[in-house]
Amino acid sequence: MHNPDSIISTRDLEIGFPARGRRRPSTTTVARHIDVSLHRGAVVCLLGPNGSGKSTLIRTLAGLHAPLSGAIHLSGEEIGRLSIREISRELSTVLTDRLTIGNLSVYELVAFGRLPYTGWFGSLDRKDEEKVAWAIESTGIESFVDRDVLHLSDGERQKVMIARALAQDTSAILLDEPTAHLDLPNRVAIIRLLRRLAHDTRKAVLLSTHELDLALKAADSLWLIDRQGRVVTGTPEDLVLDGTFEAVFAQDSFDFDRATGSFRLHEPSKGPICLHGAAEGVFWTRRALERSGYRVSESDGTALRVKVQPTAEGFRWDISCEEEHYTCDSVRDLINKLGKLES
Ligand SMILES: Nc1ncnc2c1ncn2[C@@H]1O[C@H](COP(=O)(O)OP(=O)(O)OP(=O)(O)O)[C@@H](O)[C@H]1O
Repeated sequence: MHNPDSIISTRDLEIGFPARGRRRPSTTTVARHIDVSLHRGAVVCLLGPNGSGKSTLIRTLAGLHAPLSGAIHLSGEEIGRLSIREISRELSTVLTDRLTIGNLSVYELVAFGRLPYTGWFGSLDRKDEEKVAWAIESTGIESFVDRDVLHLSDGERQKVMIARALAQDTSAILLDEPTAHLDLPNRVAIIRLLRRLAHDTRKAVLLSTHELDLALKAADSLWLIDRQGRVVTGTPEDLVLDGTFEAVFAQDSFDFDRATGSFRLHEPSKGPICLHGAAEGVFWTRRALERSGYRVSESDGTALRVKVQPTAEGFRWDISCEEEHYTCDSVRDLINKLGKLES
């Protein structure tokens, strides 16, 4: 039975590249046994290490790349039975391919999003123009709509391609690394926009990204592809708490800290230090201590303790080391003092 909330679903899907003569003498399987479902109103982030198959999966789900085996259904219909026009009314894509056509304005490119409704020779009616105007405004690209698409920065081009997909007004939007070239404010704006679209207009959004932190915060659900080509799905918090998230990205000397939801950059070689006190001050002090090589804990059984205390001017750091006590008035001062105590 087809679930009306499911826009794209797969059954025992195998993705990859078939054998092709002498250049590729045997079939390359990228991932197999994929059973996933993309639902209306949800933002799903597709994550996995480099080369794990994110782009291949997105292209396969979009009908741009043939599956090796298994089935893909788009709104209940087997995708292979649908025409390109039928697919493009249900599903829009933002891929990483570079633009090669010139002599085309940003406005014209965004208006291409209306092709599934107008055809190549049709003109935009009022509804089409409204959709294009809305897509341009939502992505904040009004200031360069007349520019040639070949004269855009990477970040501008990325927003234009997202605008084109929005103008297409489909039930599902699949985006391959849509935030790769965007600065932080633009990244946040695009993610907020995609979340708003999913939740207000019940669209389904699937985006691949390498920004694990952003995905953990923004996704209703994650699809994780590991190095062995297995796909695991779930809510971000469940996948973190049961260790799956960490296992997919684990590499030597690179581990995930469940307490902070981020990857540790630094190998601790000093400490431990018990850090406690005002939450905001503790958060930033912990970063500085870890960067300086300390193992930081919240448990009491350590000889060295640092308490972060709020003051009228900001914060103060009280160090207790066995019977001795010191006070520091900045993080830099604290790190210097700890260095002297260590030596
Ligand atoms: N045309 C091709 N023929 C054979 N193998 C390919 C082809 N294109 C990609 N691959 C391989 O398929 C695997 C998956 O590639 P894909 O680009 O889907 O990974 P990805 O997760 O998107 O990677 P990244 O995070 O680096 O962008 C890689 O090992 C890649 O080398």
